[in-house]
Amino acid sequence: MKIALLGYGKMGNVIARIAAERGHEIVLRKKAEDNFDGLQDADVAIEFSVPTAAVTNITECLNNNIPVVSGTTGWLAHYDEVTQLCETKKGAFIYASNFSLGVNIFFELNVQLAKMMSKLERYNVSMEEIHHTQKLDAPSGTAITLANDIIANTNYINWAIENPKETDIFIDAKREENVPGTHTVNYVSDVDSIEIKHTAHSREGFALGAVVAAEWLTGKTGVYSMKDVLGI
Ligand SMILES: NC(=O)C1=CN([C@@H]2O[C@H](COP(=O)(O)OP(=O)(O)OC[C@H]3O[C@@H](n4cnc5c(N)ncnc54)[C@H](O)[C@@H]3O)[C@@H](O)[C@H]2O)C=CC1
Ligand SMILES: O=C(O)C1=N[C@H](C(=O)O)C[C@H](O)C1
Repeated sequence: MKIALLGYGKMGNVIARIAAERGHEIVLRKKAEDNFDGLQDADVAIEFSVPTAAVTNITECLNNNIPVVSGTTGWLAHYDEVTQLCETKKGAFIYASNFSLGVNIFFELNVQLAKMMSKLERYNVSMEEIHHTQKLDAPSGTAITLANDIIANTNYINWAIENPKETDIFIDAKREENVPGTHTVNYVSDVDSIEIKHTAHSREGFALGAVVAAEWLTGKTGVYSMKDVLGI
């Protein structure tokens, strides 16, 4: 496949290497200052840029009939308009807050745990996410997915990164040097705690998942998720 990379930073570099190892050709490596020359030659685009650029990048792909996989976080206020454009243009689009297989299993575990814990009033849930200090958004997209899945299955109403109300899930967003991404969901009662945790050891898992998603998306139309890609 010919792949356009929209965003060529920490993730773009790892994706380029894994895509090459899987026999793909990179036809565009777009950074902030670059234009979209080369996008027309691509079979699929993989978009890992910055929150303020994601919607423009995805829109450019959909308007040019290029299937697009986006992993950029922090732009989801515009998700509905992007998926609407995808439907209108009969395009192909996948967004995931986290493309790694391990985290997608962790998402399923989180839903099952939330369903069980919803019946037990003596437990309070909170979350912690730790990422490298260059990260622009907080909380992480992954933490938001985890929180929304808990909210959908319990009496919690919202999430908050400071001054949580009783009906909010508190997310402690920490920034430490060189941490690829660690997420913990913690249920605490007076007598015990139950904790589930995912630790990324590198960016390889995110990047491989994005390339697999791009391979899967090519030739399809519609809006999909990693659940579709992984069949879980
Ligand atoms: N969904 C997932 O599995 C994962 C998502 N991410 C997300 O991916 C995004 C990128 O992460 P990193 O690569 O670590 O960031 P980074 O800061 O290392 O790279 C971002 C790149 O985007 C480029 N960029 C800025 N404006 C652009 C524009 N208008 N068009 C194209 N490129 C532009 C920058 O020049 C830079 O090369 C973040 O939002 C992060 O949260 C990161 C890891 C995994
Ligand atoms: O910015 C990152 O690095 C990461 N971002 C994603 C997120 O916001 O959840 C996924 C991963 O945790 C790494």
